[in-house]
Amino acid sequence: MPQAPLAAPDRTSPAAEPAVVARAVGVTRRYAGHTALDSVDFEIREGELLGLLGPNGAGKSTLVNLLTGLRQVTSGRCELFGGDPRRPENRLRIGVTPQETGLPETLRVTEVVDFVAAHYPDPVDRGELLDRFGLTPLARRQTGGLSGGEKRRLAVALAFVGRPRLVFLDEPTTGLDVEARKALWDRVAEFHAGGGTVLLTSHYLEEVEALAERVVVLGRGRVLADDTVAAIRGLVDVHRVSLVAGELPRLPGVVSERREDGRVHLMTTDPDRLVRELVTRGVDFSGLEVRPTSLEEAFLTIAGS
Ligand SMILES: Nc1ncnc2c1ncn2[C@@H]1O[C@H](COP(=O)(O)OP(=O)(O)OP(=O)(O)O)[C@@H](O)[C@H]1O
Repeated sequence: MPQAPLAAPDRTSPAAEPAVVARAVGVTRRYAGHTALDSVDFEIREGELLGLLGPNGAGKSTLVNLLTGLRQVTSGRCELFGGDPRRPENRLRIGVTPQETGLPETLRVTEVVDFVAAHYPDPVDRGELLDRFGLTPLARRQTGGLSGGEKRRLAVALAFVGRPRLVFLDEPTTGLDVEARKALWDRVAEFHAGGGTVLLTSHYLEEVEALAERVVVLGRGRVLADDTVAAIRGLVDVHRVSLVAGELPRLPGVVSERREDGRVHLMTTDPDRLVRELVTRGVDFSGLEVRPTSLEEAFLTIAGS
């Protein structure tokens, strides 16, 4: 039997442009002289599933913490449902799974769900929530005895207890095995299909690709790209062509070139074309290696270019 949606979004004017539910305007956040976010403009529109992608230290959690009212901007402005993210009436409409969750160790899973549910006017039925997130067999267990993956699943489920309009999931699938990750993606997709809005942060393009429509890439505290998943895939689909060679001619499609330990490393979005060019132009090379870069390397390439 189909279950009722977890989300209860207000769509007051469906014909109009989707409303902006959360926004950062020229936001800078510094920590003791270190700039974690630098003049960031960012918005989440009603009903979208937005991926926030970036390497370690890019500023993703900082942005989530500012938009959910847990931290304050150094300069600029953050809004949640058009108001101050720190106001309880705005925070009641969101659900959050922070990157690190401290669950009270001696409470049972059911007690943690009840505790969180008590803060909301119309929480989801406990049994239904546990069922959806595959937590029913763990219901009587104390959270201190759960595995890392089980704790993570509970932490994500808690974001949905209050029937939020907007959920912030900060690296929700860290520590989950493939099956649990897929199951969680299905729950997030269901919430979105029911009209819910989602901001999902991740290191994994695969995860963002499976779920998101729009992707914002953060790097070193700045917005590097804001586009569709397909466009971002094109941007970060970078290969490393590495070889031993002398001076190289100008080659098409090379995003960056670096020499290290007698080898040249060329970053390119089209490695086949690059290798053909090397051969056609009669470049004398040896030790050719072509490999896909990690997302991390691709981000750093974009950030540096
Ligand atoms: N409370 C803090 N005190 C000092 N520096 C901080 C604090 N929180 C974050 N930072 C710094 O701000 C920068 C951005 O951190 P943030 O956690 O927002 O990045 P992130 O993109 O979420 O990274 P990750 O993917 O590793 O979680 C980092 O350089 C981090 O060290």
